[in-house]
Amino acid sequence: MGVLAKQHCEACRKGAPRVTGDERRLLLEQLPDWKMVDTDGEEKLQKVFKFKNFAHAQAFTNRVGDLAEAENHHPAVLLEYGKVTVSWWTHAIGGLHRNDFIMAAKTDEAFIV
Ligand SMILES: C[C@H](O)[C@H](O)[C@H]1CNC2=NC(N)=NC(=O)C2=N1
Repeated sequence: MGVLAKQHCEACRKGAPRVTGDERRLLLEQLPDWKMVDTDGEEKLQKVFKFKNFAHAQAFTNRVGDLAEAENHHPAVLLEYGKVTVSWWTHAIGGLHRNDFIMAAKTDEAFIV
């Protein structure tokens, strides 16, 4: 398991620091195929995971949900046939916190085809 995936989230609070600049670049380098997207004026980390059928995609969605509950940090997840789109951002700050990069790394670890 990578270093980032072993870390844990801190409590989300208004005023927590957004991840910017070099720190953001270095974190993104550890997260293959995760893209920065901007929806409704909020930056998010997003990745599409592919599966051979709905059941595998659903099982992955549940693993991500369990991770979210364990860390008290929650994603948006779009479950489709053979495909799951996961988006991470921090609602409390309307953008990206280090927690989101940690959760993206944990999400990658939960991806077992
Ligand atoms: C009270 C509780 O800690 C908060 O509502 C948490 C829950 N999960 C969360 N998840 C995410 N992604 N962002 C948050 O700001 C957030 N806040």
